[in-house]
Amino acid sequence: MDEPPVLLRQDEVEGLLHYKDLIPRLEVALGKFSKMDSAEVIQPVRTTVPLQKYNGFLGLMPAYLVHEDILCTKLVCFYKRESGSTLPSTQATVLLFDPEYGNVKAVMDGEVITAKRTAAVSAISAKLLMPAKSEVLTILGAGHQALSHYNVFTETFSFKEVRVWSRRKEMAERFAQSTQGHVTVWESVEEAVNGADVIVTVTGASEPVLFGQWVKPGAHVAAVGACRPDWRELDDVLMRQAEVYVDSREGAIAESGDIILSGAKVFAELGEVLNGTRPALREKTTVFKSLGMGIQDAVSAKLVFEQWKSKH
Ligand SMILES: NC(=O)C1=CN([C@@H]2O[C@H](COP(=O)(O)OP(=O)(O)OC[C@H]3O[C@@H](n4cnc5c(N)ncnc54)[C@H](O)[C@@H]3O)[C@@H](O)[C@H]2O)C=CC1
Ligand SMILES: O=C(O)C1=NCCCC1
Repeated sequence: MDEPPVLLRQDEVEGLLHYKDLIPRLEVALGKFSKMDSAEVIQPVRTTVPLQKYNGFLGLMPAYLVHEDILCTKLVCFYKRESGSTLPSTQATVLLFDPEYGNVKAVMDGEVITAKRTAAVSAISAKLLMPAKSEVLTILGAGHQALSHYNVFTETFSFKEVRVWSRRKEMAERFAQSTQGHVTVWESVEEAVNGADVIVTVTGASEPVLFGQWVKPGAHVAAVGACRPDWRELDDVLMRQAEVYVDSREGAIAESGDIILSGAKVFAELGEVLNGTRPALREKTTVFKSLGMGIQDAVSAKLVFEQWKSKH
């Protein structure tokens, strides 16, 4: 209790957080969250503080997992950046507490946690919802989330082809050069998603970039960007023709422009599918609308801290 907090930098968190350990813990946490038992999981919807002057927000994301005794909060600033900006669009710090005394046990970089846990949850959605024979993966966007999604999707599944599109072609080319495996670069979204089985949208867009008429029936879309009530990545056609899954219903109806503005109905939370209380409609076109949750950061932070302790 009297010990000062451990400070873990980005490179340290990177070395301590691995998908093979993270994914099973996220599955357990998502399942518990969807049981709606507030004696088990306490996670208010993210509080956001607008930073209008800088075109951004500060998000506060506390969570307490009672049984595991994990108390954590992430503080994350996110921005809508102009095309060509070299400034980061997300900066995050995670605080892990001792829940009994209230002291902070660890202060850790939150960018790697955000990148990896978001991609890992999208991979869980794909595992549950993508067509049984999925050969083509398309990633729309070429930033941090694009890379973490590429890494976990290629580590977890065996796609025959991976494609990338970015609004600036040179960024897509740079992305394709940075990946371990072969990635093809596409000039238009329409061409990039043609015939794709799985589509990941990881852009900073606030208007739709992916249109339902281009999406193969039965495809799975993991929609990760557009996390404000008036921001979109997907058009109305796609939102209405797909079965829509979310991480949190409460979060989705408060924060997702794709859901609020299209009037689409939420079919299930991922946790409900994991619990077996709602079906995985794999044969239908599915959208997983991801917004990110404090419990995802909490289980990641606990894992990082455990790994760090086992080495010190
Ligand atoms: N669902 C979740 O849990 C999380 C969602 N996010 C969101 O994921 C998205 C991607 O985040 P990062 O990869 O960290 O950002 P980044 O800044 O590293 O990459 C953003 C990508 O989107 C592209 N982009 C930006 N504006 C665009 C527009 N108007 N149209 C098309 N493309 C555009 C950029 O060129 C870049 O390729 C953001 O919207 C972010 O807010 C981020 C963290 C967690
Ligand atoms: O869950 C998160 O972390 C974030 N979600 C949406 C935008 C930035 C961070």
